[in-house]
Amino acid sequence: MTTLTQSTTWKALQTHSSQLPHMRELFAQNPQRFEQMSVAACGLFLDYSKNRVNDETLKLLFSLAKEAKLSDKITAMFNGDVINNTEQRSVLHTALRSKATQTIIAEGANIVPEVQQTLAKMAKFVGSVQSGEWKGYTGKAITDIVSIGIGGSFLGPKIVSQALRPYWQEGLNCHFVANVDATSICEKLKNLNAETTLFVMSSKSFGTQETLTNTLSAKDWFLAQGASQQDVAKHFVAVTSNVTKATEFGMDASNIFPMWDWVGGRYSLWSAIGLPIALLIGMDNFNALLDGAHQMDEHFSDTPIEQNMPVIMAMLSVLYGNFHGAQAHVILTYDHYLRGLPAYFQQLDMESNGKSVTLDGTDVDYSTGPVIWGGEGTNGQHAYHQLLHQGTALVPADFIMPLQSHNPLGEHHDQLASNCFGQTQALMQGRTYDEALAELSNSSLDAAQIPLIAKHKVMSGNKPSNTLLMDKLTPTTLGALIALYEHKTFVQGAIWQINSFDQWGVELGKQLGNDVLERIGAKEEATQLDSSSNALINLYRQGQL
Ligand SMILES: O=P(O)(O)OC[C@H]1O[C@](O)(CO)[C@@H](O)[C@@H]1O
Repeated sequence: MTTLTQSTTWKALQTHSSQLPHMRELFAQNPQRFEQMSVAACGLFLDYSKNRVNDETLKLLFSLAKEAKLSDKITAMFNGDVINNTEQRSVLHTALRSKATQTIIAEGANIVPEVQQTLAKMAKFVGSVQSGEWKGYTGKAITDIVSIGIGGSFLGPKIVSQALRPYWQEGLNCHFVANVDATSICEKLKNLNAETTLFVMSSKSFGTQETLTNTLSAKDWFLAQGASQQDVAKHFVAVTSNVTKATEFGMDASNIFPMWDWVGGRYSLWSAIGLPIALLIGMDNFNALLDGAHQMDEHFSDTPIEQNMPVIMAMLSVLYGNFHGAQAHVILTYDHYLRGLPAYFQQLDMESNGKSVTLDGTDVDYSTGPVIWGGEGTNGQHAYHQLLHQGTALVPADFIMPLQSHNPLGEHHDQLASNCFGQTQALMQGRTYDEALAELSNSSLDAAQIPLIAKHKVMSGNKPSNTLLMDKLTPTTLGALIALYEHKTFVQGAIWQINSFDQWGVELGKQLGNDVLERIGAKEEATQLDSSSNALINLYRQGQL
């Protein structure tokens, strides 16, 4: 048993959460519920009133946070303490969006100057590509960027670029290649012109198989289009913390943008890994993105936990995962530009908090990170929302919506908003048997059928949701939104006493993948592994069934 599950507060939460009335009743009891359970920060507004909480629940959740010494842990992260204990690293993505005047020490040195130098290098490069001053090997300006990277070196740039489409420079386009499946790169290259294409290779380690293979194929394609080896420097740049390996690979030293060990891959879009974003939206907008995240950093580090947006969201997730048996959490973005955000938050949360031992190696005896999934509204309403309303699994939901659309058109946004709010209402209140009967009593249904159909129309309700609003989706509000979820993830990890910043499970996949690759290329049949793995490798070697 861990001390966490033995604590008085934990046990009190177990008892208390099973006794709380239905949310319908909670709303009826307290007309001030919305005012009391909503908070604004950094251009974001969170309504968390549609959750299974009352004052007592919140008090207990905040006590749990205090007992976990959350404030000290937040300070330790911002101060650059080595909180990633299995990799002996500081966790300082917050330094990437700090102010130039700040001093942040990692491994004995102030890292802010090198962050600023890299931003300046990015600004110079972005300016020259956007202005057309940077020329390809035949003297033409760049029109297309191909970003090659995977995991954190892919999803952040892709999702943020997609979200900030209204801010793209005219005449520039970006294509993302992550998967080692040749189809991905072949399909992307089909319509591109080597003379006007710039490849940005992003790999923190400069050792990731998929990214190296895709970069080599991109280079082969580039040379096959008529370019020569000396033209490569005009068309290939790299972002990495392993400058030596990048130079050995053949990258021109002046085309390498550095990043650092103290930035985790899934927290790295704020570093030069964000170069494809900056190339599309320009450096002013990229700086606005950083500024939005910085505002959220300040809110997170300076606000009492009771009004602290990331802490509130994290503690609500702890409530459902540890005291209501929820194993999943859904992110529903009511904005087409934010359609990729669930996948981004999925990587952020699941790679961070998919852990089973505490920092000191003790097996946990409680649930840690849930399955994160989601999609864009209203599309999901015509698909998986059915399970949210009437399924047996409890899936807390986050609804995210800007109040203003970038594309105001007729009644579209009113309809979008009414669907968003209507869903949160339906999840919360549900529909009783009597209400279903009453609705059906005026229908043309056979009277004998009505009780059966009414039974099928019952929705228990009491399904929790948060609603997150912003005026408009801008670089600043997006920066704040992403930082909000980063900090939410951190807080959950702090409560569960796990390391949210390593990913040994993913590393095992890489290791075994390399081992299998050797066996595929070997002269002899595979015989050393389990019978399934041997047979699959041998079948693959045959090339047909
Ligand atoms: O940037 P790199 O070193 O190529 O790694 C890519 C990704 O691989 C991972 O280690 C696991 O997929 C991520 O954490 C990282 O973002």
